[in-house]
Amino acid sequence: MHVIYLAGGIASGKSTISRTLQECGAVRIDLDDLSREALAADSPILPQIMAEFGDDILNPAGSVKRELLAQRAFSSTERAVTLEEIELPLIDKLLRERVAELAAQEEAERAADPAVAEKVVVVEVPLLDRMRGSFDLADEIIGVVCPLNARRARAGQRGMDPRDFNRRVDQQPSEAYIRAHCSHVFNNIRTADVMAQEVRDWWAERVAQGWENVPKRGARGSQA
Ligand SMILES: CC(C)(COP(=O)(O)OP(=O)(O)OC[C@H]1O[C@@H](n2cnc3c(N)ncnc32)[C@H](O)[C@@H]1O)[C@@H](O)C(=O)NCCC(=O)NCCS
Ligand SMILES: Nc1ncnc2c1ncn2[C@@H]1O[C@H](COP(=O)(O)OP(=O)(O)OP(=O)(O)O)[C@@H](O)[C@H]1O
Repeated sequence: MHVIYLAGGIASGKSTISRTLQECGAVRIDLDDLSREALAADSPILPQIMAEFGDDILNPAGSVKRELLAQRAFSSTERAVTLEEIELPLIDKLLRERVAELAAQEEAERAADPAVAEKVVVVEVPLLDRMRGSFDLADEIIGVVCPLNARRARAGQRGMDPRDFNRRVDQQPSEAYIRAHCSHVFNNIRTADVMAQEVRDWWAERVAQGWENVPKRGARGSQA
C-alpha cells in the first residue's frame, strides 16, 4: 500500500485533486471527515469539548454545533489550540484505524489473488504541521497551493464569510511550510479542468514508475 498525504490550506483544491486521484484508482480519506466523526454524538471527547466551549455547544441530538464551535475556537489562537489538543489525538487514532483497515483489506485481496494491484491511499490534510506525529503513516507527502485571493473567492462561493476564512488561514501552515515538506506541489491557479489533467498526468507518471519505486520518506519515514 502506498499512502500519500495531500496537504493544502483551506479551499486550495485538495478535494478537487483527490477526487481526480480517486477516479484514477486511489482510495480517499479526508481528515475533515474524520474530524466530523470525532465530534459525532457518541464521541468520547464531547465532555471535554463541553467543559472548554460551553454546555450549549451540543445540539439536542447530542452532536456538536459546528458553527458555534468554529466561532468560539477561531476567536483566538489559544482557543484554536485548545480545540486541537482535544480533537487531534482522536483524529490521529481514527486515521490509523482507517489505514490499518485498508492494509488488512489489501492483504486479504492479495492472499486471494497475488496479482492484485497495490492500493494507493490519498489523505487530505488541511493542517500539515499538526500531523507531524503521524508522518510515519505517509510514504509520500504532496501538496497544493493557490493564491489567497482565489481561495477566499472560492470559499465565498461555497458560502464562507471572508472573516471566518481569514481567521482560519491565520491558524494554518504557510505556503512556504507546505513547499518545504512536499515532494511535489500542484499549483491550482488555472481552471479545474487543467488541474485535473495535471493530476492525471502525475498519476500516469507514478504508475509508469511503479508505486513501489517511489522513494519512501525515510524508512517509511518519521522525519518532520
Ligand atoms: C471548528 C470546526 C468544528 C469547524 O467545522 P466546520 O464544519 O465549519 O469546518 P470543517 O471541519 O469542514 O473544516 C473546514 C476547513 O477549516 C479549516 N480548519 C479546521 N480546523 C482548523 C484549525 N484548527 N485551524 C485552522 N484551520 C482549521 C481547514 O482548512 C478545514 O479544511 C472543525 O473544523 C474542527 O473540529 N476543527 C478542529 C479539528 C481540526 O483541526 N481539523 C482539521 C483537520 S486535521
Ligand atoms: N481550479 C479551480 N478553478 C475554479 N474553482 C475551483 C478550482 N479548484 C477548486 N475549485 C473550487 O474551489 C472550492 C475549493 O476547492 P476544494 O474543495 O477542492 O478545496 P479543499 O482544499 O478541499 O477545501 P477545504 O478542505 O477547505 O474544504 C470548491 O468549490 C471547488 O469546486
